[in-house]
This record gives sequence, C-alpha cells and structure tokens, in this order.
Amino acid sequence: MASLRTDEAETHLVSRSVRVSAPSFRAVLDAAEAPRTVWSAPDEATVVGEGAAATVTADGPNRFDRVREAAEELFSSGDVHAGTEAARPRLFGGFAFHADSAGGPPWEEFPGARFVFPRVQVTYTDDGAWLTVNAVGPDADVGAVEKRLDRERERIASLPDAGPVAGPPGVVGRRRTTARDDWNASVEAAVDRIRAGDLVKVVLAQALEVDLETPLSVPDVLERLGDAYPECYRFLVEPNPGADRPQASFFGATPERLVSLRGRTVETDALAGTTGRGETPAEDEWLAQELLNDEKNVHEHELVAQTVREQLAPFASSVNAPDRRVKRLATVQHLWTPVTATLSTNEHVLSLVEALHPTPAVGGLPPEKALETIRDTEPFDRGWYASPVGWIDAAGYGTFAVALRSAVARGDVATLFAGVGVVEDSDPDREWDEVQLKYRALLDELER
Ligand SMILES: C=C(O[C@@H]1C=C(C(=O)O)C=C[C@H]1O)C(=O)O
Repeated sequence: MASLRTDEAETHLVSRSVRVSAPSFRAVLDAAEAPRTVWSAPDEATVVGEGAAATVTADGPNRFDRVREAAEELFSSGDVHAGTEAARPRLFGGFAFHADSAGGPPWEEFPGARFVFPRVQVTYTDDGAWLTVNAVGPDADVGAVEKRLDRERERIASLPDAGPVAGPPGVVGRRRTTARDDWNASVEAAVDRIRAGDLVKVVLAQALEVDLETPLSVPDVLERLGDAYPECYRFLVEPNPGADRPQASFFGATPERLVSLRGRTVETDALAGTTGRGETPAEDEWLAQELLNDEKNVHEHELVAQTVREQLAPFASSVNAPDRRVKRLATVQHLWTPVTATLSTNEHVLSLVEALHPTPAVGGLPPEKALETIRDTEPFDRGWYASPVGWIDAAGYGTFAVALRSAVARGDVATLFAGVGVVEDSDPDREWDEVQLKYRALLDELER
C-alpha cells in the first residue's frame, strides 16, 4: 500500500515561491536539511529539495499506481503561487528496479518507491534562482508559509560561499560482487540460453564496493559530474537516515532518459550499444563509425529501440524515431535513438514509466525471463540501480531518467553499479571490460 505520510490525514497543500539571489547549488545543498534531493537535466532547471513536507512510499507490483494516486491526492487541494513554471512544487524520487526488491545492503532505506515533497525547494533556471516553500496538512497555513518564505530567503541569502570544489576523496579498498570466473560462467550461460532460443537479451550487472579515504562530499561530486557530463541527468536521493547508520546517498550522472511528458508530448531515449573514447578526435570518430556499423551492437540497440516504440504505441497517435546516432560522453560512446511520441489521450507520466520500465537497455527480452535471469544470476541487490528516478508535478507531467552511472555512498563506503547487454554474440571478456569502462564515470570522481 502507498502511504502518504504527513502529520495528519488532511493533505491540503500550500506552496509559495519568490525569486532569490541564491548562492551556488553546492552552498545550498551543503547547508540543506535532510532528506535532500537533487535533480538536474539538460534543458531543465536544476532543483535542490530540502526536508520533507510529505513522503510517499509504496512497495510491490502496484507501486506505480500507488504513487500516482498519492500524488494526485496531494496535488488535488493545492493553493500554489509559483511565479514561474520551473519553481512549481514537485515530488522527487524513484523506484526500486525489481517489484519485489528485498532492500538488502546497501539499500536498507530504499523501499519499492519513495517520493519526497520537499519543504524547501531551490530552483536554478537560465533566468535566475527561485525559492519555493511548501507545506502540507497542519502546517499548510498561508500566513505561516509566507513567514517561512521570508525566513528561508534570509537564510539562503546569508549562506557562506561554498569555496573551491573539493577533489576526489580517494579510494583505499575495493570489493567486487562478482569474480571474473563467475562472470564468465554467467555470461556464457546466458549466451547458451539465447542460442537455444530461451532468451533474446539480458542485461547483467556487477557491483563494486569501495572504501573511501575520506567521507564523500556529495555536493562536490555532483558539481564535478556536472562539469564532466553536461549532457547527462544528475540526481541525488537521500532517504531519512536509518537507525544507527550514516546517511545513505544514491547519486549519479546518467545519459539515459526513461521518459519525459509535457502536455501530450513524450520524449524518450533508446540507448544501448557501447564503445570507448579515442585518444584523438580522429580515433573517436573511427570508434563511433565502428559502433554504428557493428552488427552485435546494432542488434542489441535495435531490440531496445523497437521495444520502446512498441510500448509507446498503445498510448500514442504517432511515434517518431530518427536513425540511430552516437551519444559521446567523457568516458564512453553509445548508440542512441531519441524517440518522440504524441499521446492520443492525457496520461500521467507514471503510466508511461510503468509501461517502459525496465526497457531492454537494463532488463532484457522477453522481459519476464530476463528479470528472472537477472534475479537468479546477480549475487547482489540491484536496489534502485537502473531504475526510474525523477519528478512529478500537479499536472501529471514529469521527467524520469534511468539511474545508471550511479552509486550509493554511506559514510566512507560507496557501492557502484554497472551492467552490459548480453546477446547471442557476447564475449565474456569484452563484456567484463565494458562494465569496468562504465564504472569510470563515478570512479574518476572518487579516485585520486
Ligand atoms: C546497464 C548500463 O548501461 C546500459 C547498457 C548499455 C549497453 O549494454 O551497451 C548502454 C547504455 C545503457 O543503456 C550501465 O551503465 O550500467
């Protein structure tokens, strides 16, 4: 069951916004009260959420519906003055990868779904910064919210400068979930099943636990990830701390959008098929051309592009996908098909999230057999890795990314996740190397 936790059953909502001269996103995040959230996407405002005016959680296979119902209930009684669209109040959060996620380490505080309606939201647009103060239930008094807006504005204006961005914390120990022999055996077993016609594709992942030399500064890492991966979706999800444990932070910079919905316009990405970066522009271009012409990668990619188009079709009056191209990131290059669709009726973004997750870029085909293979093969809990993370607004619009190139940090330990699509022609050694390459996105920000 979904639960909408406020201090009272009454969910009346008040939200007020004001333009502010806010210090940097790092300074605001550094001083933010828990639980903290960050969302930053290409062509969207960057948003820092502080505290929780309401929290929505759900478990099990109906978690998407439960969150949608709770979101609709929350926003149904809103008294909102946002001033600008970007500053409107939103719910931020995400879902576990599997419907029956066990919440094993390091995911103890991450249920099947968890969304936060922040008490304070700071939004950075191209046109300046906005402060939004939200209240739900007994706190939702217009006078009290307006007073809090004044206080928060003063607090934010007087925050100290964040100073220079700290470098990586350093890595002093590593533990892999998957030994090389076990990996080879798993990939070979998957390839055998694919050749026998039992499976078409399965995405197998690994986890890497690292000991940090000093505790992680999440604001600094997010800042550096933003510099290195401007075309990616950056996120931070911090649940309330568990008993006797340091705060867990799930964060990343993912190149993959699961879906965005605005009006009846849907945008999504088919992203699958990977190669490295070259030492020179010419080598980069050579690798990109090789990727575009590589039969195994094109097959792996087209399974995703085709499935995404098919899954959107029942909702859409039209689905458009141009020819596949290459998305070049700081550490890797991917085959990419941007897909757009026009809905035939109004939909909530979570209906599309539910229809699309998990795409064969992170699950496989046929979906149920691939998920079963993932559960039976991977010796760790995926938790929220490769799952939808993003935001929802009162209109039911939103953007969700696929939480790749991600890690959970807790105190001086961080767990990184990365996976690869296994198809008929997969070679275990090459797939191993691809996992290591995908770890680089976050390892480069952790290692000295
Ligand atoms: C599974 C991951 O990435 C996904 C798998 C890819 C592939 O197999 O080529 C490429 C991009 C992502 O869709 C990951 O980064 O962990």
